Amino acid sequence: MIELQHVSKTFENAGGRVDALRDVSLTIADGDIYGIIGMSGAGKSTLVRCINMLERPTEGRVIVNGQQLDAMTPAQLRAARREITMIFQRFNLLMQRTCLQNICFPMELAGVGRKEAQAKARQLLELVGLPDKAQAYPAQLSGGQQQRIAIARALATNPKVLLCDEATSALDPKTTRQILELIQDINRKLGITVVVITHQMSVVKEICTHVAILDDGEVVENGLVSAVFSAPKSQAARHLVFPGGADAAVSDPSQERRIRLIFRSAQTTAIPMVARLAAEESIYANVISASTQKLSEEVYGSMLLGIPNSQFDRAWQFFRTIPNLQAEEVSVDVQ
Ligand SMILES: Nc1ncnc2c1ncn2[C@@H]1O[C@H](COP(=O)(O)OP(=O)(O)OP(=O)(O)O)[C@@H](O)[C@H]1O
Repeated sequence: MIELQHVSKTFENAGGRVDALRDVSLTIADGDIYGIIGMSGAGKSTLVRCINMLERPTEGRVIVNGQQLDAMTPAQLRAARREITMIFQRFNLLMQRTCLQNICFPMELAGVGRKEAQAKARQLLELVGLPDKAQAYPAQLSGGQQQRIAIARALATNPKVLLCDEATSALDPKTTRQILELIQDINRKLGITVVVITHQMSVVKEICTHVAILDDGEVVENGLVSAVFSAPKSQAARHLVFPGGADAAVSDPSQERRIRLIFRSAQTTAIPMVARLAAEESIYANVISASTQKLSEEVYGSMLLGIPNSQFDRAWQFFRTIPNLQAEEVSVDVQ
């Protein structure tokens, strides 16, 4: 388990003071794939670097598998870091070394004998699907293949936690999907806890079970991906889920109240809700935004409606009669 307790990080330099993380508390369960998503500058990299103490928090505690990292000696920390490895956007391979040597490198540092290290490295090359690239140099590989080698290297010390810092941001969509599949496969086969840092919602939707949304150094929302993305509450989450925003022109906030509907089954998504509201109740709702998405193998729909003030109570009663539908009133500035 990874626990961040009231973690803050402030950078102070000639340019001034930046509060990159503010009182962040998170718990990541063993074996989970946990996404941390946010806009550029939100503090994602700083947060992930605090998990392995590449960055020391200014305040707060970081506890990984029961060990409090921020209280460790340098030698203890080096040992702990073998269990918390990381992959990066730019792969960070040693260009003068072959792929096999790259994968052997962390084992060399840990004092593993050469033969044993090479045997393990070959197993890992198999696992990442590149058994024939042992003697190739990184420059001879595609970006996706280089990331596979970086993943193999990250697994060389039998880690319990894999941190992925924008690991697919430099890859095209197809390669991204293949690398995400590999990460998911590793999570399932080896039971490794994975923390995925990304600015792309598609990455979180594809593989994560839980997500935290980071905005200006703060966790503004966290929980199951399906719960957070189907009913985003914070401004930051709504920006991610509805990047285009709502069209203000379709709706006059002074004349109506807003209802967010969340559908959680294929049968409910198939009901022509707005048409029935008009036909059966003569209530003409504004559809401000609507989307369906597949999250964790289930179909979820979400619709934001503007309902004329005088008809709101009747519309509310109508929605309450429909099974598998969650309705909530939201404030008029919600998009
Ligand atoms: N070493 C540093 N010195 C000073 N400020 C820093 C340092 N590292 C990060 N920051 C600042 O902390 C804030 C958070 O940066 P961070 O890189 O963690 O964000 P991010 O969400 O990962 O952004 P991006 O997606 O653009 O990489 C930014 O304002 C950044 O300028």
